[in-house]
Amino acid sequence: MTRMILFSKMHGLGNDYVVIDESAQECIPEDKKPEFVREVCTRGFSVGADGVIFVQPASGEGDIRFRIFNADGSEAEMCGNGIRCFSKFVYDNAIVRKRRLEVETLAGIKTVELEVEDGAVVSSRVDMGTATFKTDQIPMDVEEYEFIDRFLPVEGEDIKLTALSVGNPHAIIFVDDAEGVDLDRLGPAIENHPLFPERINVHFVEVVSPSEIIMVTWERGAGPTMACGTGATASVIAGVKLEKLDDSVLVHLPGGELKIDVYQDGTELGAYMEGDAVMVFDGILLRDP
Ligand SMILES: N[C@@H](CCC[C@H](N)C(=O)O)C(=O)O
Repeated sequence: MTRMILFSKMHGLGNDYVVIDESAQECIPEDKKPEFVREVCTRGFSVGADGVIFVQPASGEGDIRFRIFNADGSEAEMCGNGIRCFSKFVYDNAIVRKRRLEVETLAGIKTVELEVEDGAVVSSRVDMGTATFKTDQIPMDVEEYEFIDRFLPVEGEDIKLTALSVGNPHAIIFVDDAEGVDLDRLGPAIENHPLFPERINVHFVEVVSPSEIIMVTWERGAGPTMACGTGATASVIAGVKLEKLDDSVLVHLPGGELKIDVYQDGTELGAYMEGDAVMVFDGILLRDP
């Protein structure tokens, strides 16, 4: 008998996701998830998306569990735009009706504060936690303890970049003209550089002023996307570390804007991310058993 898989199509600034509720019952067996995700994300032939988000029951530490898979079927630790879509989905569908959600992710618990109007989430603020610049935690195969504003040989060029993890790995390259970068050439070359054993998300960042940046992204496992919330967080934290940015920054992405507020936690830098999430449509995928 044909199975029906209910899903919602959502996006955060054009970074689009298929969201599937597995809070009551598993829809896609664990070992079939990567193949399912690759198929569903293929634009033109299926729903098409940058990735798939699964809503799963909490293990006990948080209110609910967030799983995020990239379009290539790889599982990521965290996703900034995805967690806002997830939180709206969870609240609006009354899976957990709390305005302060403790979300379990592979990058630890993330606290999401929801702004609600007429019973539906209109925007959210996520405590993205603290970043690490330690190369063994990014991870990066180099002897240096940190890789901050250092040159990486890429396709015959030396690219100055800063590597950090905000739960997932990011390479930040400050440039004079972000929109003029040859993203299709440099993005995959840096993503798959042998020094990044788990690959990396790549962001080109132009500083407009200490409180405003323009950012373009090549995502690990998804390629060029309209926005990246963890990338915006990592870019602003890198900019604060390098004393290029203030601690409150508006990030302009191809799909819209995010607000990032950096805080100090002991010796580390953390950040809040604020932005909206949009429900596009609900659908049903039909599958043979
Ligand atoms: N678009 C996301 C990040 C999704 C995961 C990323 N591609 C990775 O593999 O780490 C965001 O908004 O943060």
